[in-house]
Amino acid sequence: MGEAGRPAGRRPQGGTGRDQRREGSAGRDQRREGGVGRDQRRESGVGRDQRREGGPRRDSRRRPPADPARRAAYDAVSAVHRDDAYANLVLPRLLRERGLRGRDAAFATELTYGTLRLTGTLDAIIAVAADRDVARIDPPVRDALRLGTYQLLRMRVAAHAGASTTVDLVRALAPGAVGFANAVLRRVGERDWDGWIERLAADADPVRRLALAHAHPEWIVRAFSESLRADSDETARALAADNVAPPVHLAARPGLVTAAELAADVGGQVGRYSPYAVYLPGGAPGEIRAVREGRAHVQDEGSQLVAAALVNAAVDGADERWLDLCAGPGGKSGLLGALAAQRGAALTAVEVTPHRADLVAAATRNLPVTVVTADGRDVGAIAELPAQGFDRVLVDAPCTGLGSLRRRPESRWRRQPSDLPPLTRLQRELLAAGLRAVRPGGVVAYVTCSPHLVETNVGVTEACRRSGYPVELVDARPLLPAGMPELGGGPSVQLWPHRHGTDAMFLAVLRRGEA
Ligand SMILES: C[S@@+](CC[C@H](N)C(=O)[O-])C[C@H]1O[C@@H](n2cnc3c(N)ncnc32)[C@H](O)[C@@H]1O
Repeated sequence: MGEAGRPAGRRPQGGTGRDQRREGSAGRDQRREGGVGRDQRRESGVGRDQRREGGPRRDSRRRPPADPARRAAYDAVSAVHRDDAYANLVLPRLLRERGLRGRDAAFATELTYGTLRLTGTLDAIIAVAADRDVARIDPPVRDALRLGTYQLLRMRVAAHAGASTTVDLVRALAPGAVGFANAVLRRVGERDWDGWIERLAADADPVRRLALAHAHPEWIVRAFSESLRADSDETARALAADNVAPPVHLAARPGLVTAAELAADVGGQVGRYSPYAVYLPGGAPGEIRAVREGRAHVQDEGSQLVAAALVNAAVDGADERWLDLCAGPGGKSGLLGALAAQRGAALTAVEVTPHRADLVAAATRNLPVTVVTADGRDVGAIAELPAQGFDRVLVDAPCTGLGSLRRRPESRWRRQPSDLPPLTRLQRELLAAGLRAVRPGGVVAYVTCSPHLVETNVGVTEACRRSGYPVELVDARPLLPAGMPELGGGPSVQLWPHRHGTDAMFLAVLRRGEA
């Protein structure tokens, strides 16, 4: 890539600085330019930087090609913003199609995911530097500036390279905005990241300050803070953990391969807590033989722990009929199916969306699992889902996914507080259905990948209150591996990335009493 290492936050050099000294403001620069920037052609510094770095001389009036890694990052980020694409689907495809590997692929990945994670704070910085709301910047230029700002403030990219390659990109996308982009980046580079946070958060309340510093929407900061009993230091650690890409976790399917065998096979590390977990050092999990052969699957360690907790709970009497009421795409069904095979039980896996039901079927091939494409709320209304027909039930309810933001770079900005009411209604209906499905004395594990209280303890309390029969909340902590730290005061458990290195999975275990 040609970037020398440098401390984050040095200002861009070359023509960006000259432009700025003369013009004074990014807004003025853009208003003045209108078409292809005269200044840009004459003295943007892009050509100069490139010559200094030993790059080919070129006619500065011709459109320079953006470098392939940065172009891939731009195309991924703009697909996310323009087409609602998912970065973790679109970027690997772009890298593959364009033959980007090794350092280039790693650079494009860091730039794409980092830019998407920090979008809200990058936008706040750009708005000040551009002296206008980012909504008033053309989307392609806005995305290029986000990528440029991320490189200047958060990556060890030489400032002139970060700025000049961004200007190259803008020249290719919107030639009329070159001078504007130059000036905005110069102003961005006047401070480092911490300096910008201080500037932006000068008069902010504590929630806004955390939101800016860790790049989360304020409503999510509030939700984390409420779940962490308003401990602002710990809330900051929880938010910071969302900005660190986690390793891929594999689950070694019990009875088919041990975690130690799998770790040795893939050069990974046995997990800290789940007896099935292996941390993968890198590479494509789909290429691992044990995964291809159905002896292991990709699954966050927290998801493994909560699925296994259901099986660890005591039930009196028969223990043969297990139910996964929200099964797609089949991660927990895969683990429960392998455990069921060891214990002589059988699992019914329910999923309402047909294509996700197909994924469950593929994930549970050769296991004692029957996949039913149905609405889980139809317990008692369809033959496959008899009321009181199951000994153990998992309700892994659809949720906001605020517990796995570290894995989905764009999702924190996509989710809205208005997503909560329909989701919480569905969660309560599905938990009520799970309680109808379990026989007296049997257990239900209610799981969400969210620490938001209305999706966790509030929802559980409400569903139990409305169920119409006695429900005992079981202490979930002893159902997790001995010695796991920081599980709270029970009976439910909230896992956290910053505490446990897992997604923020919530687990409540309920035992149904006699009617
Ligand atoms: C959190 S995901 C489950 C993840 C899954 N247990 C796993 O480990 O792979 C929730 C799933 O519930 C499904 N779902 C949503 N509404 C449903 C309903 N009414 N009945 C059954 N499944 C539903 C969604 O399509 C989604 O696949």
